[in-house]
Amino acid sequence: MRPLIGIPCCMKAFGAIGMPNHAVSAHYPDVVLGPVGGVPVLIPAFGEAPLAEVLDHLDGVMLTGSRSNVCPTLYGGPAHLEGTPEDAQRDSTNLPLIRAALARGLPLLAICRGFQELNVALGGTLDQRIQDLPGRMDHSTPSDQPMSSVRTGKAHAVRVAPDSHLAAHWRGLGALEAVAVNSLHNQGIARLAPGLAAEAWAPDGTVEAVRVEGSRGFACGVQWHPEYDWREDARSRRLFEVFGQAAENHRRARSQPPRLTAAA
Ligand SMILES: N[C@@H](CCC(=O)NCCCC(=O)O)C(=O)O
Repeated sequence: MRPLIGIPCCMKAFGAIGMPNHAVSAHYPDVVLGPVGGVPVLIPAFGEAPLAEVLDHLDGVMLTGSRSNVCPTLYGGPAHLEGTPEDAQRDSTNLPLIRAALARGLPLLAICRGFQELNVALGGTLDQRIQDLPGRMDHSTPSDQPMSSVRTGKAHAVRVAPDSHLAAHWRGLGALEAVAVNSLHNQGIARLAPGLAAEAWAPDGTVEAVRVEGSRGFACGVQWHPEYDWREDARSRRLFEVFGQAAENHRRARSQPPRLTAAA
């Protein structure tokens, strides 16, 4: 038996008539079947109602990246620029899902948009185009960039806090002062949510990794995409392995028969 890893879907229009589909990029089931060591379970963007029935059967949740952006009304931000992609159904599913998963102590790994959702779900805010802010880098990679090696290749370094959980996960994998990561985002954390601890930063101060303080298990997020390079990057692979071990521990605990207490 392997741990069941929930992967919430985006709502995406496909085909000639733009039929709405619940969808995830193949990178995410692939990495779950790979270094995570679990079985991927796609969660439709069906809103909050059925979440409890689903989460009770899962051993972890992985929140994916996506070109769409968290709706600004969910964090009191200004309206997006015209044409900025949004996904209200994903928002209405993932924000309550994050809170419910954390309340259950489900291991949670949040990637890029998922990292931003984690911050908003816990009460934080986002900047929408950090490249337009003074002193900030351009963290985006044009989605029409034809060369995958450019789109998903290493783009900048992050500094990892030596006392962070991420540093502990990466023990033995080299120095933490300048770890190269890819970068495919326009948005970023503006106000860090209460209960989140920043663990890594880009050279311009952009928060690039967080952990949920006081979580009952593994619960962290990264702004970059380790799912794009885990086959050749030991740190990316290790992050998924640690998440997978936490999910396996959850599966074993879930499969234990309930402890009978002595009759009063
Ligand atoms: N839309 C948000 C989050 C960015 C994100 O998740 N990017 C992944 C894009 C997938 C791809 O193009 O390969 C933002 O722009 O900050």
